[in-house]
Amino acid sequence: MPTSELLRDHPAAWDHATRHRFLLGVRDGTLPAGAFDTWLVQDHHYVGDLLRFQARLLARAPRAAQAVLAGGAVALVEELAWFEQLAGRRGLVLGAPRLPATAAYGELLERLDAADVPAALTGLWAIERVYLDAWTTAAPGAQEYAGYVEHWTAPAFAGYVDGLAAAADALGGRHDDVVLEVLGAEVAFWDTAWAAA
Ligand SMILES: Cc1ncc(CO)c(N)n1
Repeated sequence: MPTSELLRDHPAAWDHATRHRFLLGVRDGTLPAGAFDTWLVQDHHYVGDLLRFQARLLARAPRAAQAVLAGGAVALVEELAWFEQLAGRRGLVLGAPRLPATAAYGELLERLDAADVPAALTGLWAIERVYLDAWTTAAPGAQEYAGYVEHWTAPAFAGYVDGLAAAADALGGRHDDVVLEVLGAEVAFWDTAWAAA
């Protein structure tokens, strides 16, 4: 199973991306003021970029991968609406410019858009698996963050990540370079939100 080997063979890189101090700060409540809001605004940009990549991947995916990709695309549209509601409540300015790590991650998604389907699908699996594991590290989260952590660790999301793994495994190939690039982009994304606070 390529995806389980990709997890097994790069433990330090996965750890680095899923045990970031941003997440430990969410867990114990010591996250610097402003870091969370900065992160939310940047992630709203990111989810828009991810949806564009995913919609194109759906268009070129084999028949067996269509359902999981289509379901995920709908979830991303809902996630954008959720961010927009949050923005109203928290006074976020969603139109703020992309920070460099957000722009760089967007460029990685463009490269994956140009890659073949097995590599792109493995990349998408890594994107979602690292995100699930990261928020699981932060769980249950300090009181002010617990609702968010619950949203990003929901059983339905874990099921989606398993579905992406099965779809990627069915296509074969390991694509270690893609996974390591995704993990590096995740670390840079957390770093940026932390540093901007
Ligand atoms: C930075 C980042 N990585 C992954 C996901 C998963 O959707 C996300 N929303 N944001």
